[in-house]
Amino acid sequence: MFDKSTWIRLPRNVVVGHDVLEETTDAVAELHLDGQPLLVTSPTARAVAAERVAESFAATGTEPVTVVVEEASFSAVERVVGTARDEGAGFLVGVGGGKPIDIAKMASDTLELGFVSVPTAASHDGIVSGRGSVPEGDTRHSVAAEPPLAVVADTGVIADAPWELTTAGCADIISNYTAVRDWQLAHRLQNVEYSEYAGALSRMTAEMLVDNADSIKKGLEESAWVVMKALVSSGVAMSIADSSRPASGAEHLFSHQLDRIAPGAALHGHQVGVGSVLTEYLHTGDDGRWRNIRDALARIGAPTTADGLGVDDGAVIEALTTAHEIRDRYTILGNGVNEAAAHEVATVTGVI
Ligand SMILES: NC(=O)C1=CN([C@@H]2O[C@H](COP(=O)(O)OP(=O)(O)OC[C@H]3O[C@@H](n4cnc5c(N)ncnc54)[C@H](OP(=O)(O)O)[C@@H]3O)[C@@H](O)[C@H]2O)C=CC1
Ligand SMILES: O=C(CO)COP(=O)(O)O
Ligand SMILES: [Zn+2]
Repeated sequence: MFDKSTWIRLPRNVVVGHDVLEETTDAVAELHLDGQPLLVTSPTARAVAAERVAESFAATGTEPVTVVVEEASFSAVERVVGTARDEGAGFLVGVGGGKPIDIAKMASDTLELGFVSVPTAASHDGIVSGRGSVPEGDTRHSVAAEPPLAVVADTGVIADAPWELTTAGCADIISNYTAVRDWQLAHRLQNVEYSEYAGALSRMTAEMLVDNADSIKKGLEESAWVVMKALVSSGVAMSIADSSRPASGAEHLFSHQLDRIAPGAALHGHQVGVGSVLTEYLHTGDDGRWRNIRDALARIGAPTTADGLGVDDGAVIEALTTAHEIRDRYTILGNGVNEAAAHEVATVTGVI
């Protein structure tokens, strides 16, 4: 008997364009969501977008409550859950970068309430995904979370954000190349379930972004549009897989370790991009393919070196030699890269 079943949860409304922030209320009304919205945002995102979203809801007669979070942590999720219960919220709206969106989608999952994603930066591909990413002690969890019912991405707001946030989003997409390699390796060596559709979509998203690199330019609002669509597509790949595997391999483990070793030094996307240069070398050796990753990052203006990330060489070596410990996810790092090998890969690729 055929006994497999699968749930693929995707957003119903994806609204991308100039000045669409005020259409959040329409996107929500169209979903027949009831009750008071709870806005989950972060300090800058509140000023540049969440206040406008709150005013739009107020104009329709539903005064939202706003919670400001400053970090991705389980305690921040609990705080949001508590406020939502106290206020009797009907649904949650995450407004900001990857951190407030992750917290809002995880809180929505606990509360069993609808979630709407309002990205203010094209900095990460968690905008659509049904996963949350949270550090806890020495580990980094990829947690099941509520995928958004709707996404509202205002390209005007996103284009006004610092340019490095957009280059970080591009690098998060470019890292899909190595994430998919790791996933395929885990499939071959560890019988990890692999989805051809999710793997192909993830890699194709990276290819399209690299092919369109020339239209991704500072000061061009169209860039926000191009990158946002790629981020949505990458998130869809994660939803199809019901895992972050299509977009997170060893390069992400490296980045998560850097977050612990050098907190706040660089953006998530920039760290995974440099991680991808290193892990492409580990996968393919010195046949030049790692240069394709490095050159794609460089064309977009994303960092390719430790210096560019603002971390010292020792941090890169420490992150690379300990990255395999952070999560039970089989990758090219296997049981670990020793210090001499880490030096070799980081030097040959020019990362240090
Ligand atoms: N769940 C998933 O599938 C995924 C999750 N992630 C997670 O997302 C996080 C990384 O996302 P990232 O967006 O870099 O992190 P943040 O949410 O921390 O945002 C990065 C910075 O951008 C600022 N910012 C956001 N929007 C604007 C704007 N319009 N103008 C000016 N500044 C702005 C934020 O300021 P402020 O905080 O003051 O508002 C913050 O300083 C990580 O925690 C990562 O693990 C990444 C990819 C996938
Ligand atoms: O950042 C991600 C995909 O880009 C997902 O993060 P995780 O590594 O926590 O699964
Ligand atoms: Zn990522």
